[in-house]
Parts: sequence; C-alpha cells; structure tokens
Amino acid sequence: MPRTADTGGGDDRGGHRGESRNGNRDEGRPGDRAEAHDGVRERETEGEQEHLDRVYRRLAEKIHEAEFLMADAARRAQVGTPGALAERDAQVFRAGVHLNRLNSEFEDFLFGRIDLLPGKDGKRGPDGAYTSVEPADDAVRPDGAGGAVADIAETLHIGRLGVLDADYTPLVIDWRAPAAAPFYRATPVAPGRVVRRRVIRSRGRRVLGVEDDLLRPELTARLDGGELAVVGDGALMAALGRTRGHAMRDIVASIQAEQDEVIRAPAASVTEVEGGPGTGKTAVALHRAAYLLYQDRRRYAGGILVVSPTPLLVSYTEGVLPSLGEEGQVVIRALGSLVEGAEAELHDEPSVARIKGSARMVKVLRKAARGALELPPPDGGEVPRQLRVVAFGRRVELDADGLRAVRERALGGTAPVNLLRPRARRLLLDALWERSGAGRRYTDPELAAEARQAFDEDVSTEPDFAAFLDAWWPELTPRRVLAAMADERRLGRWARRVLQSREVRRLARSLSRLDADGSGPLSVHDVALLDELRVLLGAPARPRVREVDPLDQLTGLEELTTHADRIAARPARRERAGDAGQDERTDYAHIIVDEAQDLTPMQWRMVGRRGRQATWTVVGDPAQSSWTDPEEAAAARDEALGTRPRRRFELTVNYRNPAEIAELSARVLALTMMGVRPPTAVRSTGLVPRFVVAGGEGGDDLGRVARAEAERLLAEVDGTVGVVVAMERREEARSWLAGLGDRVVPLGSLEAKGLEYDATLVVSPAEIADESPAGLRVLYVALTRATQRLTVLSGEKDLPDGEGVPDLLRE
Ligand SMILES: Nc1ncnc2c1ncn2[C@@H]1O[C@H](COP(=O)(O)OP(=O)(O)OP(=O)(O)O)[C@@H](O)[C@H]1O
Repeated sequence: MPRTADTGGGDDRGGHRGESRNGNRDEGRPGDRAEAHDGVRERETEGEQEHLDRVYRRLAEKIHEAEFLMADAARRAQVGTPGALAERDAQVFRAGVHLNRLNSEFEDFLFGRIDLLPGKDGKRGPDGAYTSVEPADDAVRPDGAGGAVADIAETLHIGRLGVLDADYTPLVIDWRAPAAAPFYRATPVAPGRVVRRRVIRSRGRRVLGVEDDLLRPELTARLDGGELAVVGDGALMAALGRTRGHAMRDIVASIQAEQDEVIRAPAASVTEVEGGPGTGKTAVALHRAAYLLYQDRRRYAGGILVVSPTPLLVSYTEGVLPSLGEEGQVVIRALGSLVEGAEAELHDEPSVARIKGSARMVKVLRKAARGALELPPPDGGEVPRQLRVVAFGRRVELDADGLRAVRERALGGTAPVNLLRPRARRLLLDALWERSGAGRRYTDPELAAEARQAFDEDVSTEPDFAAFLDAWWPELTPRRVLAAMADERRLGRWARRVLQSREVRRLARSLSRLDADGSGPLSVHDVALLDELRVLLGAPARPRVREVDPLDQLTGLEELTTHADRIAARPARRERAGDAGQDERTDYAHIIVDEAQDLTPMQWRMVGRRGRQATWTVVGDPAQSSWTDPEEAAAARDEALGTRPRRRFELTVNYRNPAEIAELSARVLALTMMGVRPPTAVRSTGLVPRFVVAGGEGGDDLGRVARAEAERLLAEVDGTVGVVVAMERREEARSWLAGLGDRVVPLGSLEAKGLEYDATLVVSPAEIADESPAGLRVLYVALTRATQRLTVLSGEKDLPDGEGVPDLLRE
C-alpha cells in the first residue's frame, strides 16, 4: 500500500496528497509556503461553504414544498371518494417520507466531491452527468513542456441524499447513485475520469475543512481557468483515529474500493463476504442495506432484516442507518430476539449451547412436539385415559388402547400438531360410532348417514366431550413443550438414539429454569428451538376478528387506511409467554446476516425461515467462530440460502486495530487457524500492547489489578474502554469496575463480538481460551477489539514469562 511521507499514513486507495498542486511546490521559503497553503485551504473551504449554503437554501425550499403537500393531502381527506383517499394515502406517504428525510439533522449532509474529466463517448445521463467511466480520448493533452494538461469537465458533490436545483442540475448526488461510485472506486492505478477526490468535513451547515486525494498527479488539471488545488491530510486516517463512543458511526465519507464493490453488488444473488476483524464487514453490511433501499425502495422498504449476534451489537449499530437517512426502514434483530415474544440474553455454557445448536435437535423436537400431547395439564390433573360419553341414550366408552390407536392415526404424517386437532376429533367420533354399534342397525346408507350426523351432534354438544378434547389434545405452545423437556426421563424418551444420556442430562438441567408453562428466562439458543417448535406445533386456527371503525363501515372504506395509520396501528413488540411468533413478519425481501460464522445449524434454520424468497448478504469470519462444528453449520447455511447463485467477496484491510495490536492477535490466529492470513492493518500508532501480571502466587488480586489497569486506560484515551473477561467472570468484573463510569464496559468474551473500544483490557487469555473448544477463536475476537490501546492482564493460569507475556501470546 502506498504511503505518503507528508501524512505518515495512507489509505488503501493511496491517492497522492499535498498542499497546492503545482510544479514549484518545493520552492520558496518555508514560511511563505505555509502562508500560501493556508490561503489555498481557506479559499477551497470557502468555495465548499458557498456550495453548502446553496444546498441548504434549496433544502429549505423542498421542505416548504413537502409541508404544502402534507397540508394539501390533509384537505383531501375531507373528500370522501375512494379515489381521493387512495391518492391522499400515496401523497401523505411520499411527502411524509420526504419531509422526514429532509428534516433529519445530518451531522454532515455533504461530504464528498469529485472533479472529473469528460466522458469517453460524450454521452450524458438524465441528471446531466457523463455516463462513461473512462475519459474521452482527447481529454488529456501534452502541455508542450513534456507534461500533460487537462480540463475538468464535471464536478459532482456527494452527500447523504440527492438534491436537484430548481433547474434540475444536481447540487448533491446521493452517495448510492451510480454517478457517485467513482468517489469510492477510483484509485491512482485505475483513476477512470477522476482527477481529484475531495472529502468535505462539515458539521450541520458549516464546512470545517477539506481533504483531497489527487488521483492523476501527473496531470496539470484546470478548473474554471485556474489550476486545480489539492489540500489536506487524509480523510480515512482522520476517520480511523477518532475517538469511539457507544454507537457505531457510518463510513459513508470514506468507503474503500473493495468495500464499495460489496455494497453495490447486485441484489439478485447471495452476496457472501469474508474478512478478518475490523475489515468493515458490519459497516459494509449496513451501508448495503441503505444502498438496496435506494436501488429499489418499493421492494425493500420494511423488508430488510439484519440479524446480529448480540443485543449489544444491535444497540451499537442501530444508529448507522438513520444517519444514512433510512430511519425505520430496516429491522435489526439480535439472534435471541428474532422470534416475536422472545427476548433472550442468557448464554448457555458451551457444552449445552453445542447440543441446543446441533441439527440433531430437529429430531428430538419432532418427537417432543407430538409427545407433548401426553403432558399432564398445566393446572394439575392427569391426561384422560378413557373417554365416556352418552349418545342415543346409551353409554359409549373408549379405553386407553382405543384412545392410543386414535391418536396414532391422527398423528400420521407431518402436519403441525395443533392443526391436527379437528382431525383427531373426527377420528374420535368415528371410533365412538364404531364402538356404539349403532351403524350396524342401518342398512340404508342414507339413513345410516343421518343417524351418524345425529350421533356426532349428540356427542359433540356434551360438555364432557369438549372438556375431554381439551385435556386429551391440548393446544400446545412452543414454550410449554420446551419446558417439558426439562424432565430428564421424558426428554430421554424423546431423544432416544439421537442424544447421549450425558447430553440429555445437560439439556434437561439447562431447561429447568423454565416454569411448567414455559415462562421464565430464555437463553439465546432456546429461541431457535422455540422457532422450530412453532413450526412443528403450528398456530391453531382462530376465527378472524377484524376491528372495523364504525365510521368507515358507513362509507365502506375500511381498507383505505393511510400508510401513517398502518404504522401507528402496528402493535408494539410484546413479551408473550408461549405465544412466540404469531404476528411476526416472516417473509423478508433481503436478509443480512452479520457474524455469520457463529450461527448454529438450528439458528440457520430459524433465520432461513424468514427469507424463503429473500436475497441475502452474509458477512463473517471463520477465524472468529465460536461454533465448533463448521461442517454441520455449513450444511444448514446452504439450505437456508437456497440455490441462488453466490458471489463471494473478501475484505483484506483492518481499519480498526493499529498494526501493533494486529501483530499480537495474529499470534493467536496462527494457533487456531494455521495458514490463514490476518488482514493488513492500515495504521500504526507506535503504542505496543501492555502486559501486566496479577497477584504473584495466588492470583486472587485479579480484580484489583484489573480495576487499576482500567483506570489507567481511562486516563490514556478519551473514549470507551472494554474489559473482556471469561464468561463466568462477568458478574465479578462488574463489581471490579463499579463506579468507574460508563466509559468502561465489562464484557463476557462472547459478548465482545463485533464491538470496538478505544482501549481494551483482556483479562486472563488462558481462562477465555479454556472456556470452550472454540476458546482460542473467542480469544482472537477479544484481542481484536481495540482501536488504540490494548492491555493484557495475566492470572496464574496464563503462565506469564518475565515480561508478563502470557504463554498463549508468546512468539
Ligand atoms: N472505509 C472506512 N472508513 C472509515 N472507517 C472504517 C472504514 N471501514 C471500516 N471502518 C471502521 O473500522 C471499524 C471496524 O469495522 P466493522 O466493525 O464493520 O468491522 P468488522 O469486519 O465487522 O469487524 P469484526 O469482524 O471484528 O466484527 C469500525 O470502526 C468502522 O467504522
């Protein structure tokens, strides 16, 4: 990667930078030069300020227009014809969305600019911009002195939304528009038409400064009669060096070429992205969601699901899309909250997680869903062993064998258990009729049919029959069945020849935290089991109750609600024990899976069900996987993603960790995945990781040293400090760090996934590594969270050397 001497760094596009581009840049006295540079910088900043002022004036006009449209639509609401209401609906929607976006307080509405040579074929698109990526053949001319000269033919400003002037000239191009792609893609090796790429730093309405990359440094380029100026010292480096807070920031001003290819990949196929820690996979996935919405809003609005591994990562990332102007259009869910009504945050211990995540559970759950009909009713009592009714004035009975035979017949096939209840009822009536012998008294089939109908009515209206049916074929909820698996003997029957008895014991014990009706805290892995059960049980058919506004009934227009009405009427997410997944959307148009390497086979099944028709973007890093059976997971992933063609991408540059931290974490990578190359770190800070050892012999002052080291890091960085400990020390770590303020975040190793902090303290690498079979990869995750500083604290188990370097991290 080229680096420029004046910046001490460079980005992976490697553009040339420097103040004022002219052939004499090294001449003159240093003081004069600095003054001249300041003058150029000021002039260029002012020029951008003027442009931004124009943009805001135009935005004010557009806001005024949108408000007028909203008011006009409200007036139309008083005209009661269906046509007027439909039009109002559409207009309110369009104007509302528009107004919302225009009013959004963007920190930097405008952030980029490219200055371009004329296009090859001279063709221009509808927005007046040249369409060709390549420059015209005669764009560059010899300057007569051995060099080359060219005129800038087009200047495009890039921002979060497109803005057209009143005469339709583009004032700002939406970052997702094709015309904006060269801003992200151009490199000095393949500059296309781009001569200068400028990142504009602004806050609200004020331009703070500009930073340029010159992509054709060999050219003397002219703009409006003057020479093209170049100022600044690296937008990417400035972005990477900034302090981290509790929310992820968008990267829209500095997306790199390899990332841009992923963001703009065609939606029709499955886009698979692999890349090491810090390569921007999460950032890219979120920008892709915004890009897809821009490409085809009609298809994707409300229909994109982003699946994230933890609630912490959801809250860390959920601000990115609103900052890109896509408020509320994309659903971001943690794996533990994917099923409506479940909000799981508990983590199972690795051996239990492994069982619950395994595809073998499908067989166990199939048995459980059917076997649960034998469960004693939750309100006490027993499953009825016989059925007695009175029909045609006589007693008819079915004994336990008779009932078992009926149940077996009813359960034939694979239909969901709750949906089989009407069939079971019919078969019961058949068996009772048969047992009553009444059929044999009729030779005339018509009379027999009539008698049978009368018999059925007689039996069905008996309250005892209804009560029997409720007890014998109860309506089962996923939570209730899951809770029933806490009984080891029962689970043993359901899991016969699938799980070993040791596994049965562990699984049953972990589910014993649920009450008999299934209420109680769920673990993240329980949720995929609930979802599987939801399908196996099926939602019982209920009569549809439609609430109709009486006023609407009068006009007969109840279907014509506005989009705003529908959004307002959407039920808030509720915690409903036993009611998982009833009114949840399960047909997303596009699903983005973050940290895909961690999904278990059962989780892939759960996610796959939500995207039967979807296109996919799947990002992950096998080296960070905490799942131990990659082959089983790969098969489930293939099934979820279906047969669509796949496009694979690799991200290779680490934007998070300085080289000093990346070098240390690479040692663990080498232990766990030999031969895998870590991504290249783009910057180096000169700050090597610090090694500390706790507690001499006993190691019991781990907490005291951890606190002291966290305090030290707090003093060294302005932003956040993550303290990563083994999962079983989570609670302890909270007490170690109590009172240090919210810049310090204690984390169990599995919770650290996807997050980043200015500084990280990793406590006892050996404890983290020993916690599970995938422990080394979990440790790799922990060691790759810091953007500036890393401290490693060893306990006794870590076998630190004289320098305090733990055994696992030695070269
Ligand atoms: N082009 C870019 N410009 C500026 N910052 C970037 C760029 N790409 C990535 N980053 C920053 O690098 C950091 C890492 O990005 P991100 O979390 O998306 O990486 P990741 O590949 O998902 O990492 P992990 O695998 O560790 O979860 C973030 O702070 C992100 O904003």
